[in-house]
Amino acid sequence: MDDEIPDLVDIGGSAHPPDVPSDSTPLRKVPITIVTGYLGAGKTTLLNHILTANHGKKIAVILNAEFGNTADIEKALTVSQNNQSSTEWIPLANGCICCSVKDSGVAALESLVERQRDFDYILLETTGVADPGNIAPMFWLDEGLGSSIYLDGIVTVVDAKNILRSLDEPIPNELPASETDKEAPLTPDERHHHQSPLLTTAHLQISHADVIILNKADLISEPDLSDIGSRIFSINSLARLFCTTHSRIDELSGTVLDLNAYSTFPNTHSPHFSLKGHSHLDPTISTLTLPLRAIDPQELPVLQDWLETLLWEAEDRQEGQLRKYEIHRTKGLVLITDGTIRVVQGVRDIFEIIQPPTPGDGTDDGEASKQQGRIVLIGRNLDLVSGAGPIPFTS
Ligand SMILES: Nc1nc2c(ncn2[C@@H]2O[C@H](COP(=O)(O)OP(=O)(O)OP(=O)(O)O)[C@@H](O)[C@H]2O)c(=O)[nH]1
Ligand SMILES: [Zn+2]
Repeated sequence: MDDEIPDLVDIGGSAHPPDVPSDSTPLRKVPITIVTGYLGAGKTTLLNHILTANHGKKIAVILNAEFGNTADIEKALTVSQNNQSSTEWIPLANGCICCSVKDSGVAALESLVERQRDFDYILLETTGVADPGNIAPMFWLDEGLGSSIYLDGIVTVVDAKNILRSLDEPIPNELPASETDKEAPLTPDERHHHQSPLLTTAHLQISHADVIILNKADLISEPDLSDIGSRIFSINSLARLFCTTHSRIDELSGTVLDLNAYSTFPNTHSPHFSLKGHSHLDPTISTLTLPLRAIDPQELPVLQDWLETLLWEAEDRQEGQLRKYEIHRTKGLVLITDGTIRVVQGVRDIFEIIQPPTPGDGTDDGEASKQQGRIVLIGRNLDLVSGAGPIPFTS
């Protein structure tokens, strides 16, 4: 819809939610994990697994109903603790939290938290055809306004049996809204765009994920599973990847819960999957890693400027005729010469450079000193990124 084109918003200066519990903080922000994935991939199975696992948390679960626009729909909210759950109905302004007018979904969740503060985690299952690219900015934009919730991470459940077909042979109504909602005839450039490898919903769900659960491992052979893992890894090398049967993950904290995916840099070492030659590369979306040398604190504005050019130019070109590259997700670990670090977090054109909250060093495993500074980009046609100007601070 025309009126939903997001404005460019620079929230670079805003503070990130503290995830360190503090007695002096009157209202602790409640983390929310978004669980997405194609129809039937195993999202509800994952939520049920989490609800019955022993994590000591009191979790509120919202199962999103069908993709649709029914106004004033109510959602079943299940609150579960120690294997005891109760269900109540909460009103949500719009049928689908992902496609609802920006912020109203977040507002509904905030009012939920304010009315009922006796849970400490929210899990939200999105419909099978949602574009998670809309979700994170929704939470981000709200953050500066003193939100009572924060986005902990996006978990994408992938159906191992069907994922390759979803990536390779999209049927028209599987396309994300941005591809199908166009009413005007295609321009020559758009026609050209449509001849390039198709961007499917599966691509979007994988490219925006912080954690990918490759589920239904029981239905395919080991070698096939390994191939699929490598293909997914080629799309998003930043996400943690787990193979599961019935979405079963033994240790939940740090794997699907408590990720702090928007305030830390992940340890991306993936022992199980690697890019074994070019055969596993995805033609549509890939991950590009730019190594960074340690930079002086005074050089940070240069990095900020470069990221603006990189992310906003790409967006400009998309609005104009020339569609060159597209960046869906940006994460960066910036080592500063004074020994501190910064973390870069971006979704599409919105990004921020943050100094991670103490304690901790900004990485999810507390090992920044052992890591190389780098900017990691996930998107399309990333070989064209250098066209946005010289990349500063490359090591
Ligand atoms: N064989 C097999 N079946 C599974 C596995 N995980 C889930 N299923 C089954 O797959 C079906 C769909 O699982 P759900 O958890 O409902 O999937 P979902 O992603 O929530 O589905 P929607 O809400 O319809 O999008 C159910 O019948 C599950 O029992 C698995 O690892 N292996
Ligand atoms: Zn479900």
